[in-house]
Formats: sequence, C-alpha cells, structure tokens
Amino acid sequence: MVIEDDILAKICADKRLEIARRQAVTSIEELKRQIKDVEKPRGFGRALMDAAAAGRPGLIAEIKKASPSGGMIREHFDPAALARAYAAGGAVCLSVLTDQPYFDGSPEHLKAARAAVKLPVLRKDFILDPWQIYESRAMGADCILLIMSALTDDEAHSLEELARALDMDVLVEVHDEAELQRALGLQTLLIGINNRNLKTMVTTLETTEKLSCTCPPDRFVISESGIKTHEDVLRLRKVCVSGFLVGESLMRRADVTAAVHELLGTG
Ligand SMILES: O=P(O)(O)OC[C@@H](O)[C@@H](O)c1c[nH]c2ccccc12
Repeated sequence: MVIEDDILAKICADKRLEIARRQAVTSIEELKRQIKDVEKPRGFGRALMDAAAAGRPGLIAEIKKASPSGGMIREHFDPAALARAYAAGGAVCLSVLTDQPYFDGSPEHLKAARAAVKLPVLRKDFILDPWQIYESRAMGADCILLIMSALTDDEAHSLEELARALDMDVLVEVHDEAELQRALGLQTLLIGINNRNLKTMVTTLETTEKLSCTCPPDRFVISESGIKTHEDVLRLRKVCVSGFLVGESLMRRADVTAAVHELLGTG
C-alpha cells in the first residue's frame, strides 16, 4: 500500500481539477437558477444551540460509505433510510460526504438524506472555491465545512462571506492551536476540532482536550472524528464540548438508531 505523506494535499490537488471540470459543465448562473427551486436553509447552528440550551449533546451524525482511513465502511448504504434512522435515535443534525474519489460520496446522498428528514445537513467535502458554495446551496446544504489547513485566511474569509450571503451556516475545522487562532478571526460560532490529523490520519481525542478550553466561551465547540462510545462523549463533555461529529463508529453498526442511543446514553 502506498502511504501518502500528506493525504490532504493530494485530495485538494485532485479537488481543484474536479472543480475546473465541473465548472466547465455547470456555470454559476445555472447554479443560481437551481438555487431558486431549493428549500431555504434549515438553521444548522440554531439546531445545535437549541439542543445545548436544553442540556442535550448536539450529535451531528454522519452518512459516509467509505474513507481513506477506514476503507469501505458500509456496504448496505441507503442515505434516506440512514437519515431516518439517525433522526429516530436523536441526532440533532446530519453530515453527508459528497466527495466521490476518496469517500465514495455524492451530492445525491445529501439530497436523498435531506429529503427524508427535517434535520439540517452539513455538506462534508473539501471546499476550496466559490463555485462550490453555490453548488452546495443548489444541492440543499444547510451548512458547509471550511477546513482551515486547506485554506489561506483570505480564502476562508471570502468563502465564509459567500456562504452566509446564501444563508448557509459555516463549520470551521481546526486541528491545532495556530489553526484555531486563525479560525477565531471568522464570524462563525461553530468551531470543529478534528481529532484526526488529515495529513497523517492519526486520530486521538486528546486533540480536542488540548484545544477546546482555549476557545472563547461564545463559540460552540464540536469534537470531530474517532468518537466511539458513550464514555468518549462524557469525556469530551468535561472539556467544554457541546457538539459531536460522529461517522464511522455509527456507520459500522447494523442498527444505527440503537447505536445512536448507546452513544448518547439514552438506550
Ligand atoms: O468517522 P469518524 O471518525 O467518526 O469522523 C467523522 C468526521 O469527523 C470525519 O469524517 C471528518 C472530519 N473532517 C473531515 C473532513 C473531510 C472529510 C471527512 C472529515
């Protein structure tokens, strides 16, 4: 097996080629026309904050078929059924992978999942270009992800501004102190701390433990990746974490509703 020394750099290089190809087929004007027919965004951040205000953990349950670190995660894969099962278990929001080459995802997965439930949906992809912001809204995304390690400050600011102009929320993802400080310069209150290093794929919850409490109290901290058990959730709640982005450990279970109950300790 070939181990890429920087998987994120490879993914982003491929993504830029993909964007150029897709832009040549579908113009921003065409995307703007499509956006007119799409339901308006559902308030992703609002749903998380309402859960927190009610004393509930804000679970963002992820729909993901495969990943570079986990290989094939779920063979039997029906995004609409998974969305309903997650909602029944008590997920507050959904996250759907739309990147095809590395995660076997698709915009169709997002559309099907979102149509099946009332929950707000995060588009999980590598967003590098304004064209993708219009594309996100056109496919129905309620929130987009901005990965600080893949963007300059100027890029992050202008992508955020455009997402907000289209009424979407922004989840900004960080993995170290320097990225966190840069992320705090954005307007969004939603700070995701990725426990997985996207350059090496090494995952540890200590990443959240180290960074979360240096986040100003007005920010909503979401711990991402490698969360497997109710004990993990309790451990993270001790360090100012209000949101939990969980994919693989739920996706590997046949009964994802039961898996969500176990994770939240509501089973
Ligand atoms: O499947 P996990 O370990 O529960 O992780 C979910 C989510 O955090 C992960 O899919 C993720 C976090 N940031 C990303 C950026 C791109 C692609 C994927 C991700």
